[in-house]
Amino acid sequence: MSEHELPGLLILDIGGTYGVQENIVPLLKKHFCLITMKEFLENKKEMSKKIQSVFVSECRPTVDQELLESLPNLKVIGNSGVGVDHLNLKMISNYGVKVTNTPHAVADSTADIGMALMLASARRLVEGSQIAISPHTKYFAVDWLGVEVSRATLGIIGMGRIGYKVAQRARAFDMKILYHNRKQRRKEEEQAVGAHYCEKMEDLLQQSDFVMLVVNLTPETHKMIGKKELGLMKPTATLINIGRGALIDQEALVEALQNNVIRAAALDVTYPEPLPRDHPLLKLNNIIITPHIGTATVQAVQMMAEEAIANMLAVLNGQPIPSEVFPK
Ligand SMILES: O=CC(=O)O
Repeated sequence: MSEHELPGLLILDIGGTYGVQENIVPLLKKHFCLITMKEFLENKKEMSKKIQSVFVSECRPTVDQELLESLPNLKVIGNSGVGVDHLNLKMISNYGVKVTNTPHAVADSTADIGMALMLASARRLVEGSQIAISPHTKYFAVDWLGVEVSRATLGIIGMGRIGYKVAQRARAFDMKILYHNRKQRRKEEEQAVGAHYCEKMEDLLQQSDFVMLVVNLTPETHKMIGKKELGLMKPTATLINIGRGALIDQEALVEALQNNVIRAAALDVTYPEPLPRDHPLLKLNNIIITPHIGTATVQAVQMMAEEAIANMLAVLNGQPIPSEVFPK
């Protein structure tokens, strides 16, 4: 099949800040005729007929009503990543368009970032690095001691695929593992990693040395960690967020960190992203913030593309869809 006979796939761009990474372009081109947003806008009439799929990476392109209206042959939106809080699932399904995501491809790299943030915060790696490379500060660690991850208690909020991978890793550190799921207790996973289920999130918050958020953002989980929840945590505890920024009430977090209600926070996600340069979270020294890099590895990007392609082709070929996301 020539490139032009392949189904049209709308992408934002190739390369650049939000474009598709160059290394997955050959993979996408094997199955799709790639159409960038610029090409689409320049020749809407012809392109809109060709486009059957949209590949969403880094939340882009934005799939709004205007775009949906202008793509009459659109069948599927293949999200590269697991979180779909940037997509209006109800509106999209009203157009008869399916949405898919990539829960398998993201799991290891996101769990790794959770562990990396926990270790970096516990052992104050960022401060340590700054001290080591600065010309004349105290070099030795006596007055900025960290805390140990080994044998500490980790509370995982959201034991899904990623949460479970975190638990597997935490076992190697002899951590005591607690978890809380809002909907479903996971007995099999619980036994496999020796985790203890906390029916009430409050119990997990009170007992954990490290609390890790691995939850999807939905109206129910929006700001699930606020002043009250932070107040339940130990003053020596650390909050880690690898889910979505808006799971936490950031104003409450600033206050808690300023007043040492908790020891520290380590966030891979914030709202907005990036934070404005004068945001109070950026002025604290008991925080580590990374720029949403949970899936930013060569391997994860490749695997996400493969998983998204398999999903989109399944929709286009009328086959069972490996990872479809449904509106609630
Ligand atoms: O944030 C990353 C993802 O949703 O996969």
